Parts: sequence; C-alpha cells; structure tokens
Amino acid sequence: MTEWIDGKRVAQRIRDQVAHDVATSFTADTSPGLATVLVGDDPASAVYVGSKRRMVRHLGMRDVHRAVPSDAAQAEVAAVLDELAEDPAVSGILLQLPLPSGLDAAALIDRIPVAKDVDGLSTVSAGLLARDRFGLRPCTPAGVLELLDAEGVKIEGATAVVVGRSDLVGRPMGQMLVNRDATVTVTHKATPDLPAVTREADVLVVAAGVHGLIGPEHVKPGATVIDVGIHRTPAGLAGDVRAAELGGLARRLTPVPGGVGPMTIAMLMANTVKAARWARRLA
Ligand SMILES: Nc1nc(=O)c2c([nH]1)NC[C@@H]1CN(c3ccc(C(=O)N[C@@H](CCC(=O)O)C(=O)O)cc3)C=[N+]21
Repeated sequence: MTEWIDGKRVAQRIRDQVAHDVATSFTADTSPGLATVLVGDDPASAVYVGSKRRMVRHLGMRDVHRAVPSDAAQAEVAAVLDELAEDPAVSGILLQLPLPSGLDAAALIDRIPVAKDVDGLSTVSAGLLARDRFGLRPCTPAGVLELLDAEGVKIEGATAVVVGRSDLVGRPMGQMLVNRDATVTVTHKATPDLPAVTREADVLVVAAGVHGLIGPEHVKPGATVIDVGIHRTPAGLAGDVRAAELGGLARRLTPVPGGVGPMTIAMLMANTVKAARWARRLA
C-alpha cells in the first residue's frame, strides 16, 4: 500500500520552528523582514503574495510590500529592488514570478544581494548550490528534501530521477540530491524513453508542469514519488502524477494539494530567518 506524505503537517513543524527562532533569537527591532514585490495584477500571484504576507506576520516577522504597476519599465522595478537591498529592516526580498511580459526576470533577480535572496534563484545563489557552499536554497526543492527527511527516506546511495529542469525546481533539485550523495538523472522534454528512466528511480521527483504526465508505467514498485506539479482542473487541483492510477505501486506519494505546496511557503519563512542571521554575521 501507498502511504500519503503529509506536507501540511511537515510545513506546520517548520513554521513552528521559525516562530520559535523569531521569538528567541530576535527582538521587535531586529525581527526578520520579508519584502514581497508584486508587479502587475495577476490574480493568482496576488493570492500567493497575500498568503506569504499573512504567514510572515503570523510568525512574528516584519511584512514589507511593494506593488508595482504592470506597465512599469525594467528600470523602475530595478529601482524598487535596489531600495529594498539597502534597507536594513529587510532581511529577504521576494520578486513574485511570473513577471509581465517585457521585463527580464533573470536580470532583476540578479540585482537582489545574495544574502537577501530568499527565493535562492539568483545566479550567485545557484553557483553556491552547485558548489555545495553556504547559501539560500530555492524553496520548493528545499521543501522536497525536508519532506524526504521527515519520512526517513534514504537519499545517500539512492537512485533519484528528477523530471524537469526548470531554474525554479528541476535544476536545483538535481543538485541538492547530488549534494546529498544520490545518483541523479535529470530528464526533460528531449528524454527519449522517459518511463524507462523513471522506472529506475527509488526517489522520483516530478516537476514537469504537465498535468497527468506520470502514470503507473513510470514508477518502480516501492518508489517514493514527489509530485511538484499543480494544475487547476474542472475537477479541482491536480498534479503531474496520475495518483489514482498508481494503485499500490509507490511506497510513498505526495498529494496535490497538501504535499509540496505548503512546504514551499514554509521554506520561504525559514529562508527569511536564515537571511536575517546571515545579515547579522555580515554586519
Ligand atoms: N518568486 C516566486 N517564488 C515562488 O516560490 C513562487 C513564485 N514566485 N510564483 C508562483 C509559484 C507557485 N508557488 C506556490 C506556493 C505555494 C503553493 C501552495 O501552498 N499550494 C497549496 C494549494 C494552494 C491552493 O489552494 O491554490 C497546496 O499545494 O496544498 C503553491 C504554489 C510559489 N511560487
């Protein structure tokens, strides 16, 4: 039988730890601050940013927010980021993605100082990860590792397959698993025989962004399957994995919703505390 991995429970534990760290390591004047930058009026992005801001306040941290009009030029967004970069009350800066077309997201992300890059998406943060050095890690793959550790899944020596090579999830996920001594394959659209590759995986992380891509033909019996996909369908939220078709094939599986999603926000909170501690060391 397959055991569901409860992301909500693990995320709650991370958030409890963050609230404890905020209360014991900081004062009201020094408490970690997260700045969210929302460009434009995409409703889904507004909802995500709203839930991040509520969580920040709930955990006793400082909420800083900048709303930028959708027709803002690259230089205007850059100026907002530069101001937040200088602000000592801001420990971390999150530029909500996707940006309106015409803006160069990669260039804007790279204006964020590495010690404030709580999304872990800048080129410098990616380099620190590639070298397995101290730094802020992208929230979603960091959350996946927390889930695997919470479930007692052995990563060292495991065969891990990541489906998808996005900057946000797939690439950093592959590197984080390599850093933990898994044998890792990262697949993508040009992988000729995807089921043959994924069927080798003890740990299968699916971050393709393709609804229902993964079925029973992709899964090794006894595998741990992590579904990073999230899609709004007429039947409700669903992932990249056709969970109902897997039968008892997987040993463990994350649900959508209630799996990786809640972990992403929890790790953002944890990264904000880590950034505040990093700033203190730099001061
Ligand atoms: N700079 C940036 N950093 C991000 O980390 C980032 C972003 N931009 N843009 C959008 C994506 C998406 N994302 C999610 C976070 C939480 C849930 C989440 O909590 N999902 C719930 C369900 C929520 C619902 O009901 O819609 C769950 O899976 O249980 C999902 C998706 C972060 N992103």
